[in-house]
Amino acid sequence: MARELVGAVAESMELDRDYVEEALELKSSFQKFGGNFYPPCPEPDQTLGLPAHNDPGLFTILLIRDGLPGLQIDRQDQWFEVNPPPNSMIVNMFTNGRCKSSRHRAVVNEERERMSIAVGNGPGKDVMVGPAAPLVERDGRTFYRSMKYVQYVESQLTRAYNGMSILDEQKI
Ligand SMILES: O=C(O)CCC(=O)C(=O)O
Ligand SMILES: [Fe+2]
Repeated sequence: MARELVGAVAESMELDRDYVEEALELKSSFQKFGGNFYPPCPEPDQTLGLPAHNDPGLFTILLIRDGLPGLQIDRQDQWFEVNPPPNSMIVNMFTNGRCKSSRHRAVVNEERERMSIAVGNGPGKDVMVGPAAPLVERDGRTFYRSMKYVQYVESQLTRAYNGMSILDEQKI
């Protein structure tokens, strides 16, 4: 499914599907499966379930148990609640900034525990991820540095959140 979605986005940018399949090594693509459990919190205003971040993969498929609210998306420095059903998010590196990845976070609530499962669909783990060459040519410049995908995921999982996403740090 993720391959189909990536292919469709590629075509919408007049990129060749075969080029994208090969450049991202989608045949051996790397999936990250994460379970989130947010217990009820007596002071939900004092904390976050998950701090603001951008998901590292090409698409995240997010399943939210019971469709409970909690996911919020940043639009021009304002947080908006996202109502389930599931949402997909795209990183903007490969598209040289055309598709914007959504910065998002999860908040907690006083009454009920909340659970979600995020399946991040990436390219192959050793692929150097950066803007697609034909798009860089079209734009006359690259807007992001390239980075090995596995390092990108690892640095997102292990770093302390400083308000900046790795995506921000890769911007030129
Ligand atoms: O629990 C949620 O709604 C968000 C989870 C999320 O953003 C993530 O796992 O990357
Ligand atoms: Fe996320």
